[in-house]
Amino acid sequence: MYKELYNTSTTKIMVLGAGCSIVTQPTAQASHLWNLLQLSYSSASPKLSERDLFPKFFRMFPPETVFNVVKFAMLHHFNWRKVATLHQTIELFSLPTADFLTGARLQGIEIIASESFSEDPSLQVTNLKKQGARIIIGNFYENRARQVFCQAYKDGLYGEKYVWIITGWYSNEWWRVRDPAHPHDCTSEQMDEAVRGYFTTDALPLSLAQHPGVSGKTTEQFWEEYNEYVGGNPESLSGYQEAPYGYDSVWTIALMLQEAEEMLQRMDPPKSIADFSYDDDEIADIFYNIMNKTNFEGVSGPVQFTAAGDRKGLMQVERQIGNTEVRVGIYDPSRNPGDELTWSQENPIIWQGGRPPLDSIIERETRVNISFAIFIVMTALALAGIIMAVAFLAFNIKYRAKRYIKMSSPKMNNLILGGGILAYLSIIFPGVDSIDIDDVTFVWMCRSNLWSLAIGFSMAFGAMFTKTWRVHRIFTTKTAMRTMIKDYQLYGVVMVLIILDIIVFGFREIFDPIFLDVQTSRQNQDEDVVLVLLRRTCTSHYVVYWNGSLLVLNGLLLVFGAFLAWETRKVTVPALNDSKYIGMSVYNVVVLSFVGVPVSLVLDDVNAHYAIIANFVFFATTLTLCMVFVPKLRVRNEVEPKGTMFSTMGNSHNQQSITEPAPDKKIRMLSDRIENLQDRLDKKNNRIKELESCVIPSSDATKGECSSDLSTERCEEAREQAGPSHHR
Ligand SMILES: NCCCC(=O)O
Repeated sequence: MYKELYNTSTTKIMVLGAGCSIVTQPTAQASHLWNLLQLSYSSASPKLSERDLFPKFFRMFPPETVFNVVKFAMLHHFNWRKVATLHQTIELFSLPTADFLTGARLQGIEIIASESFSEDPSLQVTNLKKQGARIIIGNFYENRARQVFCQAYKDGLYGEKYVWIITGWYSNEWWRVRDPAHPHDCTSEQMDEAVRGYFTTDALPLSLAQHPGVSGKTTEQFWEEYNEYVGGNPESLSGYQEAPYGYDSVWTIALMLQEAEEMLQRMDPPKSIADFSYDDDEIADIFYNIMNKTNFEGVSGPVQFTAAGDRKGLMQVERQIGNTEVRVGIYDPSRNPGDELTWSQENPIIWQGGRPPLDSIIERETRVNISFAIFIVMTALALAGIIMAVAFLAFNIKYRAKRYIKMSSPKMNNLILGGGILAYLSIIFPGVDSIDIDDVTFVWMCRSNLWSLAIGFSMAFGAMFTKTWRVHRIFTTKTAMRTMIKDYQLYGVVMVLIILDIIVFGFREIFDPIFLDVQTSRQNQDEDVVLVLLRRTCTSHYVVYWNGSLLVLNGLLLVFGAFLAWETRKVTVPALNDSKYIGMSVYNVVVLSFVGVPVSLVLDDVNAHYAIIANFVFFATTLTLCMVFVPKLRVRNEVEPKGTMFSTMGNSHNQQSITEPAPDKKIRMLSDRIENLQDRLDKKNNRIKELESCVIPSSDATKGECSSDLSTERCEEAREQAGPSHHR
């Protein structure tokens, strides 16, 4: 087809055009095969700069790529360090975008998103919004630009927080044009809103010089003449911005041909441009060389070409205001580096938000610590608990000789109190975070919390359950062996539990040590600032398994305790029987754990998390200690009963209980009788003790083997005195 065009009618000597790159590229790739120079007045595709593909091509318009320097100058000026790009996938736009991305990387500008489209851009625009883009470099034709801005409107990607920098050669009021081939469903008002304040980068279309150029006209005179020629209002014409380039293109060709003609005329024999034919390399080369050296003052400014045939010249930044674009800056590449962009004094930029928008949402990292007030409250409660535990301890020691206290295993009670104090301390350790301790100390606080709570639990409940176990043994063992469980044995059991804890935690420290884990969550402070909340926690790689095994071990201990409490529920000797209170303690701990553990796992709020766990530990510990020790406080006011007080299990045949002293006479009589019976019982007990001394350490009481410190005769004597009831 091109061939036909060139071969029809007269021989062409040069090609002018086209306007759009998609037409220029294929024609310029062919025209040089006919030795024809081609000059485009407005094609912008960077591809056209490739001399091997387009050897005889020139253009009056710079390639789109050159505007990247203007964009970078803008980004630096407004301190925009994070940008996004959106481009249409044709060479005219993908090449400058690729060049921009390379330049951005070199200049340390972060590309937070780079989207491209060939047809409908909606999805890509939405993606930009999702990526948090604020400064967007757009490269697309105006028919796609309308779809882009319509979607931007729908996504809220417009307004004072956003900056769009697009190409500057669209038609006047392009966003109001309706193009059935590229439809969108936004109203004109919505489009007005969406495009408000966009920036463009472009070649400077009209020279700033006041003096006449090569045409003998000033720029002003040219524009008036053009205005008159098109019948007024040239901005209303599509492509009006290209008019100066078209005018200067014609002048370029004319000047080149004039100079070529003069050169050809001077040849021997003289030649003329009229002699040009498609295989005339000599004349074609003359045209090319003269074209390369073009240098004149056009209405669009100085006209010169680079070695690639591209226009050299000034560039501009324009901003959309109302119905039009207003020049707000001029970029002169010949000026000192960093000083190329001059902002207009006449048209200062008025920002919708009063200042240039930020390039991205600011992420402000904030460490979330436990509130100091909550820490103080919980520490006060924990200290009150510790004081109470110490008071119980003092009481327990002071009245340890009293029968009631003595029979309630005071040493084991002391262990319960020790465990309670450790549990109270465990409340304080995590709260130290509120005074902003360093990470190492934080991990130590986690460790202290875990160790004190676990050991405190084993100590308190271990002691409580083992002493109940002793009561259980006394009332379930029908042999003389029932007195065999000593305090040191109970201590031993508790120590085993504590050592188990130490082994488990020690193994954990060696094989899976706890470390600091910083969890992040985001919270919008305002449209520009997002708070990144940093919450410190302690964890380890297999934390689930460790916590699980700890829960299982302690759960088993609680089940054992509940079993003992149930078994000893009918023992009616108050000093021995803690079963009701132990049962309640187990119940408290289980309920609080069942509520507290899941709640603490799902709660993100650091204060709520701490407060719930700390309160649960406080209440579980306090209720346990109070239930074990408050009933014992009455011992101070009680009349010390004489003799031993035993009661058997509820299903025993000889069940007894202690009657409280009463002031009236009848009661006094009964008390006297009890005292009398008590004396008799004491005597019997003494004999029993002697007999027991005889059977220890035999495992078979019926054999009546004597221990080493009693003679056989004394044993026999004791048996005689005790009567037949002791011969089982
Ligand atoms: N100056 C407008 C360029 C358009 C294009 O190269 O297709």
